[in-house]
Amino acid sequence: MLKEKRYLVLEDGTVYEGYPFGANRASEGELVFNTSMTGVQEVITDLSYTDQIITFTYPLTGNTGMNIEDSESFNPQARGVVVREACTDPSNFRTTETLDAFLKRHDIPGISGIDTRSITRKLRSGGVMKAVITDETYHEDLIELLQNSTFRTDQVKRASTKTPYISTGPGPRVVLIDYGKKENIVRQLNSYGCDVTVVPHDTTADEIRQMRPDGVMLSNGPGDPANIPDQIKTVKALLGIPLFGICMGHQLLGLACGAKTYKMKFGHRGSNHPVKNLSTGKIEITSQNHGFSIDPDTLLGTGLEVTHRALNDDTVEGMRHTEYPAFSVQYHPEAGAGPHDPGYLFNEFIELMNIKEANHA
Ligand SMILES: NC(=O)CC[C@H](N)C(=O)O
Repeated sequence: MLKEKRYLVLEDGTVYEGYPFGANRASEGELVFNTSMTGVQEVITDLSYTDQIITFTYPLTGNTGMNIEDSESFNPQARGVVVREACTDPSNFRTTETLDAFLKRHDIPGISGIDTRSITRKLRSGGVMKAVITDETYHEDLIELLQNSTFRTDQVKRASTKTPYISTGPGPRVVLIDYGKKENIVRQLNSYGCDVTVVPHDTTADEIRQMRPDGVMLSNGPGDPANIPDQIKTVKALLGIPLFGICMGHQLLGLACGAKTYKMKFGHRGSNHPVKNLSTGKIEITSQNHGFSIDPDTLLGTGLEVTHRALNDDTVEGMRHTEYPAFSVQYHPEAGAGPHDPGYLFNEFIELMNIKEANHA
């Protein structure tokens, strides 16, 4: 019997032919590539991929299966998964289901049998682009439809928690603003003893101040950070409280202080991105997932200084405020999945909260 076909159609007219797995439906999104060799579950469940189709460059996907512990969210919003080979027979003591079953359960379509490295070369030279996964044989109309379609801008609203909740710990007390957070940020804060109150993206600065937190964590999240001006104002109004921003949180801190962000050509998505810590001179290997970046030429007069730079392309990877207790990184210090090199940043956040506390005493 002939195997069923599925197609991946790109905005520039390229058509890849492959095989269906995961959910049985068509889906459109921004096509991006991730170079991680591990952490497929963490990547797919990272809400920063909301409305994106993820291409995995590593040729075998899902060979350790999916489990009940590693998800970064419980309602993943990726629009599709593109792989060379989707393993149907995973082997790991924690495995509870295959990648195919997981994607079916979350209504995310997949396409296998694709030369994912060719897609990567295309995106690297042309930049990320819109794409559609479909079972229909492709036709010209589809490309035209794709070219004329526009992306939604409400990703943060869809990804954030709707109600606040607490993940307890002995202290310090941290309010985590959820723009589409990775669960590992909560787990990491808890592992450092923090008492974490997760609040929706649109919680006001007054509401947060009334909670009297020792520090505020600004989470990662999907979409263009410039799309959420109210949240940028909130971050500005919170300056003075110890702040730690991760990825989207880093970009929001920059925007709140008057810097600008720009869309990168193909972004950074993978778990082996080298970053230089400018104070120690040390290189950290980091996990990353972002398509926007802080424009260093707009930092003058913002009070922010660059603390970390990407070794691959020299983009801004970390900042610190020279007046307020606030710092941020563009990469993912909470790992999940990825290297633990940047774990020291959680210690720095705790220290910042302790100094502030001592000054108040
Ligand atoms: N992981 C993130 O927080 C990503 C931030 C933002 N959505 C970007 O793509 O740059």
